[in-house]
Amino acid sequence: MAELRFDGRVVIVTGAGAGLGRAYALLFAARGASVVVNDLGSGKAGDGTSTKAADTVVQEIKAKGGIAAPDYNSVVDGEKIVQTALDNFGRIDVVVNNAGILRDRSFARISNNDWDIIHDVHLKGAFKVTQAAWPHFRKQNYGRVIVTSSNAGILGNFGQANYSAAKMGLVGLSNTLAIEGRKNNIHSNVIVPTAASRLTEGILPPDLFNELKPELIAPVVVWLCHESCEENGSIIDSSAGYAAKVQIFRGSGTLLRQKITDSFTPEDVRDKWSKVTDMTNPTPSGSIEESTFALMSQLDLLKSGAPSSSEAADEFSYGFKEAILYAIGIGSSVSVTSDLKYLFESHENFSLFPTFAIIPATIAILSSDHIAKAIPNKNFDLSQVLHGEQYLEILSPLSTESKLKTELTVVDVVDKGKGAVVVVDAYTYDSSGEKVAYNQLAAFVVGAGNFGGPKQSNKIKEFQNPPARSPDHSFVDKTLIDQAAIYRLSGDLNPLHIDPNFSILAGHKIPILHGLCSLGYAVRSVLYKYADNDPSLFKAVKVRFAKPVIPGQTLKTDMWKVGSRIFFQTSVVETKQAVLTGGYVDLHSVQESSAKLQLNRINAEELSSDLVFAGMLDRVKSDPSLLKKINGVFLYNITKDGKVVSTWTADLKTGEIYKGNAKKGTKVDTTITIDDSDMVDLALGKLNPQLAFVKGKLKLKGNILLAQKLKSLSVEPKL
Ligand SMILES: CCCCCCC[C@@H](O)CC(=O)SCCNC(=O)CCNC(=O)[C@H](O)C(C)(C)COP(=O)(O)OP(=O)(O)OC[C@H]1O[C@@H](n2cnc3c(N)ncnc32)[C@H](O)[C@@H]1OP(=O)(O)O
Repeated sequence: MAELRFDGRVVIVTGAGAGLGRAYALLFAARGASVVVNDLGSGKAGDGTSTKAADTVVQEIKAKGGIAAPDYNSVVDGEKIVQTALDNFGRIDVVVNNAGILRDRSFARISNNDWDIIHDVHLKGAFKVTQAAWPHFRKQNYGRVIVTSSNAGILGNFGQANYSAAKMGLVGLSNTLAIEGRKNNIHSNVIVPTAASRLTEGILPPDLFNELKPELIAPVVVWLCHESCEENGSIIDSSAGYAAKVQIFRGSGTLLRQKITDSFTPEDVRDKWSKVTDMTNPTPSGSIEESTFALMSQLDLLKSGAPSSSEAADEFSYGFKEAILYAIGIGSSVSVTSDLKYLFESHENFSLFPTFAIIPATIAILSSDHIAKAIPNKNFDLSQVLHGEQYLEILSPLSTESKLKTELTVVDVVDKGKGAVVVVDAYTYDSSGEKVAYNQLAAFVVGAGNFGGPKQSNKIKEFQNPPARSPDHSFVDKTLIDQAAIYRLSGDLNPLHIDPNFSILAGHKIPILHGLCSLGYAVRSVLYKYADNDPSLFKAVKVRFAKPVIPGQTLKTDMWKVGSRIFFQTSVVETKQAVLTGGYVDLHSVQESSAKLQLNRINAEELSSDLVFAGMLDRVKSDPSLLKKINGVFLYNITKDGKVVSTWTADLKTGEIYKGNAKKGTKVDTTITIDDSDMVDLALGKLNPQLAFVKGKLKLKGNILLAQKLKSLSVEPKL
């Protein structure tokens, strides 16, 4: 491998008359650098001056064929040292701030002079020499800076308060130089050496002292100063042929208040102190930007309502605006005629898209601390929580406006090593107390595994792989760049989906789409293809979120029909990556009803060929939400001369036929087929409409909101 060379480069090493500085100077010179050997020639306490130390090292370098010039100035006169470099070699490329002295005293005995002289030599010296070189670095778009710190600074050391302070000051200086210099290819790093030198003689035990040869640190410094070294803004601890990066870490901490409007007391701090000081899950503190991002993400959490054990936002009211906003959030569009019913509140069949029923459960979870509490002995924040899997089952159709209440129960916590999966059951009730939806949400909490918990869950609804054949159908749909920005307005305000800083913290280059938004896309595809986009046919959905989706990506949903179950898998067209796997939608399908309501005898002649079932009543018009409550259909046998000879009710959920009303009537052993692929939307089971019959046509009194044409309807009861 090629030798690291410094030919043509000019290096200043301060305090290079002995010890570490000398070792650096010799090695730089041996690699072709022109070296300014700076040394004031003072003792270790900074007393006296002499040209001897610098001259000796220059001679040593020259004797080996190297290039060097002596400099005897104090580092406090940094510009003079840089001038020596310019006078002798015409440029400056590297500054190694190594000069230092000691004035050790216990803190109580440190005089102003002890304090000042230490700060002058270490801190001000590094400032002056580096600042004098800085304009040259910038002009030539190249420079390397080393400052010398000490474990006494980073860790503190008895009797060295002045020295510790200056040494830690140097870390701050280098960190800022690294940031300011970055755009001009100027790198600055800190070396934390433990070496046998004038400074450590008499302090370190003789055995150790003998092993800590400056020559065993010099290669680390020389590498850090090479043009091919990318390291910048780091602290490198090195001694005795060992080197390691030193970094400051931050614990995951905790919020001390719940909402942005809250204040908190010293007692709150006391009660949460163990969380404040918990270092179980630390992250490197990184750059000031990252630290600011961390703070901003905490603020985002506060704004969106931090997890709170006391008040879970389990109540959720919505009206037509929420219904429409959700539909837009999952990609419903007026460009699809049949989508208008989700987007226009005065549409004759205004409907709630069925997966809307996920929203109350999501909001309840996000505003509770169920997930946080479920993870044993782990601190984590929202940036680690990914939606892992979802199951939704509609237990009773939801209307387009309602007030709901959701109850959450953590049913399992699974240890996946890389993360913890928290499984939460959520039951949602309407204002009458009727159970309307069952959701099961599984959160994948990255980095919260390995707590010794079970590896599998028997509570989680299993996802299902599709049949081993080519998909029966595929549907392609593009998400908008702004899809997450829209979807979040339905209630999942997680900053992961909108705040670029937060998403970087969470490990994503840009904000990712809500899993539930992609799920909405997939369910739309299924309803378009297999349910004539009829929301009332939706029964349940299950899916695993296998990979994140980026807003703007195109989603392709492959579908397989097996009875009333539609298996699906969704992938991103641009990357060909599967993002939703193991998915299925269960439908209340016409096909399913046909199977149960088997035709006995077609008797179409008995009916008007253009028989129209039309509805609804004034009552329904004034409260369209009633329409969603319908779960049965009345069936009529009508003779050619216009008599209604019998009336039955078909329960669309069970497929059972009753004479009269489904609830009050007698179960009838008969078979009926609705011989049409269109849906029977006119389902009047609960509404007891007033019917009038006119010449082979059924009409409803009142205003017509909904009409469904049946091409043929045959009924033959076996009473
Ligand atoms: C309660 C609900 C949350 C609250 C409300 C929601 C808040 C929302 O704002 C949050 C969101 O919408 S986030 C966006 C949607 N989700 C995503 O994008 C996650 C995509 N998935 C992934 O990246 C990976 O699957 C990933 C990273 C999750 C796992 O991938 P890997 O680390 O590569 O894991 P892998 O090696 O494949 O598997 C390890 C074990 O974990 C199981 N597993 C994998 N993916 C899972 C997932 N998505 N859900 C549940 N379990 C999952 C694997 O089966 C495996 O277990 P085992 O070893 O037993 O087989």
